[in-house]
Amino acid sequence: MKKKIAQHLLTIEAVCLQPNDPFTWASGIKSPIYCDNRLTLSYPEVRQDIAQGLASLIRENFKEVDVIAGTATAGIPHAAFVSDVLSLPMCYVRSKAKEHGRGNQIEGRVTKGDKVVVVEDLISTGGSVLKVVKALEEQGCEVLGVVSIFTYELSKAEEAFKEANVTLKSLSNYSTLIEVAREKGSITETDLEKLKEWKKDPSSTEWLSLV
Ligand SMILES: O=P(O)(O)OC[C@H]1O[C@H](OP(=O)(O)OP(=O)(O)O)[C@H](O)[C@@H]1O
Ligand SMILES: O=C(O)c1cc(=O)[nH]c(=O)[nH]1
Repeated sequence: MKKKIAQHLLTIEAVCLQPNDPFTWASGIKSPIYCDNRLTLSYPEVRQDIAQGLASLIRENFKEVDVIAGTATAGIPHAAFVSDVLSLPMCYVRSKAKEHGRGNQIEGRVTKGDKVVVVEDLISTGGSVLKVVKALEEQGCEVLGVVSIFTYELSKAEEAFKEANVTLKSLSNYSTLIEVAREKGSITETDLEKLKEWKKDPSSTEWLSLV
């Protein structure tokens, strides 16, 4: 499954490499790579494989789940597809409370004691999804874990999940993506070196000086 999802992401060109014009991530990290999982919505076969894969991860790891929660915004559609596969209630969680209307951060119904699994599209530092976990816990929910389409496997995220005592299960990851890109010949040796160097310390800009 890890390879299949990586293949999909490469085939639909969700993965962009720009070593000479780095992307700025939500966390502020400068990166040579960006994975735009939002594009998966435009490909029914891809989004169905993702929904089935995430549903399997939930069935295998979080059997007692009552509610699926999507993270705003990119996690929401995948949470909807998964909750449909599993015939479960769904809610979504904003990054902060709305400033008008009912002032909600969590939209949809959750009840104290509900066992929730959070669906996120992608994990970089994990900061966004761990805020969502906290918001759900503050409402009295028990968060069983997080599932995502992709993770960069950054040590910062691994430490943050450990610190928060939250389990993460992902359909694919950075090491698999790089391996598949290499096999497909869709990555040059120079870019590969930059991607490896960047991964050693993503908060540094050392990799930018590689030619
Ligand atoms: O693990 P992190 O360091 O928090 O980064 C990952 C988050 O960044 C992206 O969202 P973005 O903030 O771009 O917003 P969007 O979901 O509304 O597109 C992505 O969808 C994750 O939610
Ligand atoms: O960290 C991010 O903001 C981020 C990285 C990435 O590859 N894709 C994405 O949608 N967000």
